[in-house]
Amino acid sequence: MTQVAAQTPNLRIAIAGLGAIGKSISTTLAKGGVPGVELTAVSAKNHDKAKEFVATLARPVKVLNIADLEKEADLVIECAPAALLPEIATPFLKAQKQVIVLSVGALLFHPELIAMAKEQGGVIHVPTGALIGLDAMIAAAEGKIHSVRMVTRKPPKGLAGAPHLIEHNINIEGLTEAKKVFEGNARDAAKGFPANLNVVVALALAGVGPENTLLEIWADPAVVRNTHTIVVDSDSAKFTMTMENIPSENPKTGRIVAQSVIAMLRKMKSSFKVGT
Ligand SMILES: NC(=O)C1=CN([C@@H]2O[C@H](COP(=O)(O)OP(=O)(O)OC[C@H]3O[C@@H](n4cnc5c(N)ncnc54)[C@H](O)[C@@H]3O)[C@@H](O)[C@H]2O)C=CC1
Ligand SMILES: O=C([O-])CC(=O)C(=O)O
Repeated sequence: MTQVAAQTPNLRIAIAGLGAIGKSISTTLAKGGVPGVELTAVSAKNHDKAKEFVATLARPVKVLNIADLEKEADLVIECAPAALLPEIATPFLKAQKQVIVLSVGALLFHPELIAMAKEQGGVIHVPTGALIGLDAMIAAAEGKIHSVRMVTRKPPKGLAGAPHLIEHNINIEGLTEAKKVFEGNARDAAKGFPANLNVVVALALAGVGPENTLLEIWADPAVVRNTHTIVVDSDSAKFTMTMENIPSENPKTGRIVAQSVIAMLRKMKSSFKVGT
């Protein structure tokens, strides 16, 4: 059921990063896809290419440097390479505004952003993104969680170039059967796979934290979708969830990620909210 828009002033949105996620969200917002939400500005690495893209949108928006986005918006959606998170989020948090973070792994290495939001009155939102069940995780976290385990299977091209593979000399080209390329906790996964495993960090932040959220990653030539299975045991419920994500134009990123952000914005503006 569609959530109902509340009568409040328009929420002005800036988007930082025009890749698979940023372009998809921009297209939906520019055509008025979320009532009460207005796209005002975008930032991109290549401004000429960004202007060409913006010309295809239903409504014109400004193409600006990251530092100039804050003047134009109440909320910035970070959908850029992880290293840019502090540069994108800081001006908005200092101005007591809001940030939606997609490069969730980077939050583990920049706890000062979470402290800044708390001290200065801004808000950081982590959408469910390419994952499933964050509502159940945060509800279970109100009680005692005994264990959280996740197994991720991606087609090899969805993992290619990850620092962990390069550092450990792990070759995933030409695989004929599934190969386990990582076993460890969410913090180490965020370091070793900064562009591939934001989801396990979101799961960790919703539940038992990055040290206690355990993960296996498999490069699997037999899968065409990014597949995440999560097994949780807690004093309120035991649950097992599997998500099979269809990749977007970026093979590392599921199509559902942009839709998750749109759903989050719709919920923010709604007078009828479903889900935790
Ligand atoms: N939370 C989640 O569930 C998920 C998060 N992600 C993360 O979201 C982020 C974006 O993902 P995608 O759109 O798939 O990546 P992408 O690689 O398709 O897009 C990133 C864009 O940022 C641009 N960029 C680079 N330097 C820039 C700069 N200085 N200023 C502005 N833009 C710049 C790049 O040119 C590129 O167009 C990544 O960090 C990715 O790991 C991806 C999938 C799921
Ligand atoms: O799309 C996915 O399956 C997950 C992903 O890339 C990420 O967590 O960064």
